[in-house]
Amino acid sequence: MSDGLDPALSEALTRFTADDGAALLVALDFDGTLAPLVDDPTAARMTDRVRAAVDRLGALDRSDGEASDGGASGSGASDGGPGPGARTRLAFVSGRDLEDLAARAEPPAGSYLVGSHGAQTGHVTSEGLESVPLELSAEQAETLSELRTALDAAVAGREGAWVQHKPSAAVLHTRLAGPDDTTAAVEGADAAAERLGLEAMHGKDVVEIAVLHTTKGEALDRLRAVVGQDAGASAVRVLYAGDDTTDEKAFAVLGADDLTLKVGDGETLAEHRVHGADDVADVLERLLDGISAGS
Ligand SMILES: O=P(O)(O)OC[C@H]1O[C@H](O[C@H]2O[C@H](CO)[C@@H](O)[C@H](O)[C@H]2O)[C@H](O)[C@@H](O)[C@@H]1O
Repeated sequence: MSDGLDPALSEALTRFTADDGAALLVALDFDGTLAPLVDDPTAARMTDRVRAAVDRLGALDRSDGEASDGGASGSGASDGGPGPGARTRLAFVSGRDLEDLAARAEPPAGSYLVGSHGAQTGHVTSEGLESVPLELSAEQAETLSELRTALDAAVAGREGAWVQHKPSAAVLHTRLAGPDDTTAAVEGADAAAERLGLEAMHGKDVVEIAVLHTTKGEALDRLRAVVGQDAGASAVRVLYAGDDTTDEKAFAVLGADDLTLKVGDGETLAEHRVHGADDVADVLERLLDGISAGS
């Protein structure tokens, strides 16, 4: 293959796009995977090449077997039915609050969304975002309030450290803080989590503490079932790409027929690795070629 990808990854993509009747779920983490990390989370955006590839995948979804993508959705399935393009679904799986994810990712119609590491789910239709409201019990709401107070105290006087508030979590951000302020703020966040009986998830310059226990892995398991039903397929193969510690929970639930892609450095359960967002664009473009070929 002369697509510039690692040969093992290229072969895995060929197997992944085999036209055998399985549905394909292309599930993508957002920050650090599609959008390079930046200091201000509201400024994160996909690179132009990632945007273009994502939009092409979204066009496959919308086409429902009638290729609106210059024929890229394919038509020659081995069973005589619609090709793999019609059975491909796109999902964004993020730690972000669902509305925030939708605003940043501008997902094409047909996309599935998972926010807050699985606590929120949504589906983008031609009418807009349909989502399941997130509800906290009175006890969870009280715990979240205490958590917010504790994290706000942990960053008080610590330059560059700040707290992001989400519907079921609070996140300590330290990207802009110096080493001493980072250490002190992280210790404060960890102590708050322990006192409240919550898990502190350590990501890239963040400590995220949620009052609902969910993981991207649990969300992917649910999404696989939803996509199988939606696409009318008994088997669903999942391609998952992610860069951070919470993405390991997604890699952990995937199997030999799925394709796992770690973006960047660090230990991982993923089988394949690329360096950054534009490498992810290469993978998505190669995926689209495979779907188009119906190989
Ligand atoms: O699951 P993800 O889509 O990767 O979201 C995880 C967290 O992403 C955001 O934080 C990260 O990206 C920021 C913008 O590039 C960066 O400033 C921060 O250091 C990164 O950790 C987001 O702000 C968090 O709420 C998400 O949980």
